[in-house]
Amino acid sequence: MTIPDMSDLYPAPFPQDVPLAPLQRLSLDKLLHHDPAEAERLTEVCTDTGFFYLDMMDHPMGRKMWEDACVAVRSGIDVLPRVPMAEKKAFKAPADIKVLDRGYQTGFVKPDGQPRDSEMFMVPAYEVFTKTPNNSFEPPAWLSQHMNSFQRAMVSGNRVANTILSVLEQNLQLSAGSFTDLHRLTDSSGDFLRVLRYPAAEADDGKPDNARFPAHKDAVSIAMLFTWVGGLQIADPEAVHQAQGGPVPEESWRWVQPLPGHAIVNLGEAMEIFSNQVLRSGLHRVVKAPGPQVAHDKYSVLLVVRPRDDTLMQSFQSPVIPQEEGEKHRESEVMTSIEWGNSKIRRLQDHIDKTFTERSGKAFALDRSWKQGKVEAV
Ligand SMILES: O=C(O)CCC(=O)C(=O)O
Ligand SMILES: [Fe+2]
Repeated sequence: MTIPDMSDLYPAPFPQDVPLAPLQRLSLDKLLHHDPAEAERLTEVCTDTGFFYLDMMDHPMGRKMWEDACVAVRSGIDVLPRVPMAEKKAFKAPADIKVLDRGYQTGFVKPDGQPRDSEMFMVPAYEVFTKTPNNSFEPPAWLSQHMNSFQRAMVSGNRVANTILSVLEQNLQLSAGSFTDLHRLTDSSGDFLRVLRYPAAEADDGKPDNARFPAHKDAVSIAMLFTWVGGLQIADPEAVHQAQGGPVPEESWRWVQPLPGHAIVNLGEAMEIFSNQVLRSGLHRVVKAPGPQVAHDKYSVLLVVRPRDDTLMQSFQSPVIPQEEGEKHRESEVMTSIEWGNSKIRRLQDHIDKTFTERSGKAFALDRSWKQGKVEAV
């Protein structure tokens, strides 16, 4: 299978002397055909690291998604470095709406108006596919000519995510549709497409402020990442377990090498909740690109699916899912998907603000208009 020319997206080689995360490569074609051995491998990785490479080139649906991701990233390359910061920042998530599924975000901005560590924008899936009077998403002018490419990528992403969810529900002995019915493109949910840019940096100095995107687990069901330059790292799950919610030791971070034609897929924390921790979500972060790649901008396209807004965030009943303790999870205490997403994102953003404050020695809070909305304090 030939892969279209993408040499512009791979500006320098990924170094061969860095410790790599031991990720399995799974086949989309085999998963689509519910190949029993591949379904077993998927379940194994999802109960271990929760991260895997998905070979997109062995099925037309995957090839289309890969091509859509390449078009989407080129849209990001076209707009992000040249649109003035004030214009980008004007793309805000309105208050009291969904959880960080739209808008532009950046951290520290340098005097030349360029972000120092990272910047990203999100486009919401539901609103671009379902126009109703109460739901009137309008992209900013600088994104409007790229909306078709984003829409195509979101359709592909939803299909691929549902392929994975369908295998997982079967392997967890749940009835068909248990997961997939919660992730339809046409239902209101916090699904989005994100384009990220991490500007080129000075050489890697090994200091903690190498961090570009702090350690986190995704507040989603499935995240599919397309990226061409290194920087993504996954923590060894054993070290995460030992750290008991605290920071994991530096030496337990492993690099993920971007592979042409492959998505880097990871389960989000929603899947841990639905399976009462049988399925696992992996802790990851982004640091400065390794070796010679550090001198180049890194871009990523992230496509995520989240459970429908009204989904109760609790575990499913199945012979292979251990029961939750009854008292802990009375119906009235269970959050809906939208409440849960809000609380997760708010916690992560508060953590980012705290880190910025510690680093810069003065109070710092990034501009986040959505915080004024219906977000519950956690
Ligand atoms: O850009 C990357 O490599 C990872 C981004 C990420 O983890 C996220 O957006 O949640
Ligand atoms: Fe992430």
